[in-house]
Amino acid sequence: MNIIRTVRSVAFSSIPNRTLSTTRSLSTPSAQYTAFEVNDKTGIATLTLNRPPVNSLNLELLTEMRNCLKDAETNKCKGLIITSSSNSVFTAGLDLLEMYQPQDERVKSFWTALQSMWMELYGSKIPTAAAINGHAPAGGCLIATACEYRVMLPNFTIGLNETLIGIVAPKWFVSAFLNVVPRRVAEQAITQGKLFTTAEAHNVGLVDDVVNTKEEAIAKCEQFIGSFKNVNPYARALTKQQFRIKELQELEQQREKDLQIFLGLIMQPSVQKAMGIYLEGLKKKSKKQ
Ligand SMILES: CCCCC/C=C\C/C=C\CC/C=C/CC(=O)SCCNC(=O)CCNC(=O)[C@H](O)C(C)(C)COP(=O)(O)OP(=O)(O)OC[C@H]1O[C@@H](n2cnc3c(N)ncnc32)[C@H](O)[C@@H]1OP(=O)(O)O
Repeated sequence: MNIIRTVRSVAFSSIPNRTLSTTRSLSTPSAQYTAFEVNDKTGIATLTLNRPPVNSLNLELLTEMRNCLKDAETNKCKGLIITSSSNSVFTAGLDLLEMYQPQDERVKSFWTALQSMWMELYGSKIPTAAAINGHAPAGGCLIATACEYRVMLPNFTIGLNETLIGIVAPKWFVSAFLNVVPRRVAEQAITQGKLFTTAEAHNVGLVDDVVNTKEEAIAKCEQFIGSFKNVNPYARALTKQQFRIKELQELEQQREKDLQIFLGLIMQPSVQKAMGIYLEGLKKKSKKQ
């Protein structure tokens, strides 16, 4: 099989430069917030989120992610691993600044980009895995649960904490969470806005494995993807689709409605006020550190 090796935006210091035998850049514009690499030997793609300080998901990052996911599939990669260039944050979830006092056109594009990225990841034909090497609240948890396998480093947190910020986790955030966690645990956790520690997440099945280093996490993801080596990729993809088609179709058919609900909710003065207070708290905490 001819694996096309693509590298996008690897020019940042936190990711060591790997020596690669063959490289080919795609004609798409170079990425700002992601690195996308395909291992020549294994054919596995790694998408590294790199938007310091906390990889908050803004319009540009979401768009880049979607492009990488598409590339991985188009180039028939054996699988895809998502990880972070940060040592402490996988992703802090959606960029609150995209939703706080937003501009009309941009916030629409932002939510549409989130929907598209999620549908691409959740519905990906190739095996997907998350190497969660830091905190993964809200949108971070959404990305992790869209993957088929999750491995996490100790002493971080993961969960859907939206209610604690005064916002509501959309239905498709919840349905992916419900794929991996029993219904009762999910209902309690999401209504409380609970962030699970790594150990708790492992205990309830929100993450599959816990390891101590990022290298071990990547190795675990590779092992998971490797477990399909004797499986026909086409049969695998169609079987995966049977498990996921309902949520994908639901969102596809309701995209515009979902967008309007999102806009209607975030534009409520009480929600804007709560978000402002939450952001202020984050900034104060960050200054104290
Ligand atoms: C009845 C009313 C119904 C209302 C319904 C409304 C809407 C429903 C529709 C839509 C739902 C929308 C869904 C949203 C899902 C989300 O993802 S929301 C985002 C949730 N994320 C969080 O709560 C995480 C917040 N961040 C943290 O907890 C911490 O930052 C961290 C991830 C644990 C990392 O900690 P660390 O100490 O390393 O970093 P700092 O906290 O010091 O942060 C550094 C810097 O980054 C800024 N920042 C952090 N997170 C975000 C973020 N998500 N967006 C934007 N900016 C963020 C922080 O403010 C600091 O900034 P600085 O002071 O300028 O350096």
